[in-house]
Amino acid sequence: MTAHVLVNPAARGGRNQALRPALDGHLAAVGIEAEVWETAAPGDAERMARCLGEEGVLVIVAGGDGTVHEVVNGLVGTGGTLAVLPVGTGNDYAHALGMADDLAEAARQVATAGVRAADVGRVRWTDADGVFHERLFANGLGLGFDARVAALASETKWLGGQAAYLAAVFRTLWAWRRPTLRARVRSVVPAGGADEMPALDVDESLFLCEIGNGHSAGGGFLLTPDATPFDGLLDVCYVRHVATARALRLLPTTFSGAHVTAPEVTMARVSGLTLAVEPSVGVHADGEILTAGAVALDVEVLPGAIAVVAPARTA
Ligand SMILES: Nc1ncnc2c1ncn2[C@@H]1O[C@H](COP(=O)(O)OP(=O)(O)OP(=O)(O)O)[C@@H](O)[C@H]1O
Repeated sequence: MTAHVLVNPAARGGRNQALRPALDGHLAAVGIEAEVWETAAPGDAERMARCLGEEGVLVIVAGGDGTVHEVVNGLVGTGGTLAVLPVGTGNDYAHALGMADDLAEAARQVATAGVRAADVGRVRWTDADGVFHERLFANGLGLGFDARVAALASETKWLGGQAAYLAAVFRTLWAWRRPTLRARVRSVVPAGGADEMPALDVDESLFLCEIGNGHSAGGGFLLTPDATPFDGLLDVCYVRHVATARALRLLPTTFSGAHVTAPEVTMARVSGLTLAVEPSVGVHADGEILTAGAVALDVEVLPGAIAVVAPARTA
């Protein structure tokens, strides 16, 4: 099997600079003949993925969710296939695909697992200057508290894994001084059916809103515990404004997904939704901060928009 590997040496707080010998060894051991490319700056992975995708090749991401985000934006619409080796900090999308944390095992999965059509999220918005934007997301989109955590996590990635995000959660809680963020969130195309969760129509102050294609964010917080990139839908977790003390009590319940029954939390499963928020509300896509100043966002799922290598045990 031949593949192109995009390595982000800056992922995991720069620790991926020393990744190459182990990576080369694990790929060779499972019979993957790899051409390895290293990114030199943010944005490179997207450009490289677009070029490689036009050749219809397998593109293996060796990085975290931010690198996956770039690659998905480059790859969708080309004939390329995506695989992910979880060598970032959070690795939530790799986990959503069912990839193992162990690099040798993940390389084996890439060599042996089948290719499936995975959903991709798309967000469109017009900023305060009237400029239109569009980004795709692989794992999730988050607003409010969530976006602040994603922004601060870049300063604590040296801690590694979920600890990096946990530190950012506490830093964000400590400084959280916005009592209310106005938000109206409506599902535009309810999934419908008696067994589905209800359509979403919330017009209340916002603490956070996570729109999950994958089941976790921030290295394992199960904000949308039942989400999967293979169901043609997006899961939504909307948390109304809560005081800091209550947020602290809710936090541990997100490790197991038990928060979904809390009175401040509304869950929904949708194929699209619109969000109207104050311009000051931060937004992240796969942990990457989007342009500030969005007042209206249209979010939609693109079912089966990307071919991914994924072990069969995912739903
Ligand atoms: N060569 C580079 N130098 C500096 N930054 C880079 C380079 N290549 C990519 N980047 C940027 O590095 C950032 C972090 O990458 P990534 O998200 O993959 O790793 P991570 O933050 O450790 O993992 P996770 O998002 O899973 O927590 C991304 O914003 C990406 O655009």
